[in-house]
Amino acid sequence: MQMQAVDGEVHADLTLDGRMEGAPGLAHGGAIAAALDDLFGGVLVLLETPAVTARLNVEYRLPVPLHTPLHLVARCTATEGRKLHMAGTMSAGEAIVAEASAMFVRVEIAHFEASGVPVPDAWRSWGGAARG
Ligand SMILES: CCCCCCCCCCCCCC(=O)SCCNC(=O)CCNC(=O)[C@H](O)C(C)(C)COP(=O)(O)OP(=O)(O)OC[C@H]1O[C@@H](n2cnc3c(N)ncnc32)[C@H](O)[C@@H]1OP(=O)(O)O
Repeated sequence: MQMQAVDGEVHADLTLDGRMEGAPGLAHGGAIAAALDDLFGGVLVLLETPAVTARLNVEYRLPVPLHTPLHLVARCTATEGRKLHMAGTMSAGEAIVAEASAMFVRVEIAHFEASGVPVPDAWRSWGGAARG
């Protein structure tokens, strides 16, 4: 998913296809949640801090049709020590089809390195859990 930073928010355009189908012709709720969670990951890039999703809440307001352009927006609404509070929306035209809030927790780079797969070099210059 291509993301753009706009005034402290992260924006993305997305069209879901048959691979993300739940009920016939409609997007699976898990795909909607994954897209919003991924967008919150983009907010971490703006904040230049590694963190992981600790809690994700999605309000599904309207069925989300496949093959229809969707617009997503996310931002960090508050920080509280290691906790980052996020909020985001997914819209189809003028209608908000889903809203999400999440709590991320800042972690050290070692959290990701534990998988054994190298992390991008850029991440190393960023703050970790110790950052206020
Ligand atoms: C390109 C650049 C990207 C840069 C970004 C890099 C990231 C990219 C990746 C993008 C990823 C994209 C997204 C993904 O896919 S992230 C993948 C999905 N998420 C995970 O795998 C996370 C798994 N969980 C953990 O690793 C640990 O549980 C974490 C690290 C979250 C906390 O374990 P840790 O031992 O470190 O800390 P702590 O337990 O002392 O908790 C600390 C504080 O947080 C509070 N708390 C914790 N959990 C919850 C909860 N569920 N509800 C409410 N509160 C919770 C807790 O009470 C405490 O608060 P307080 O007592 O201090 O007040």
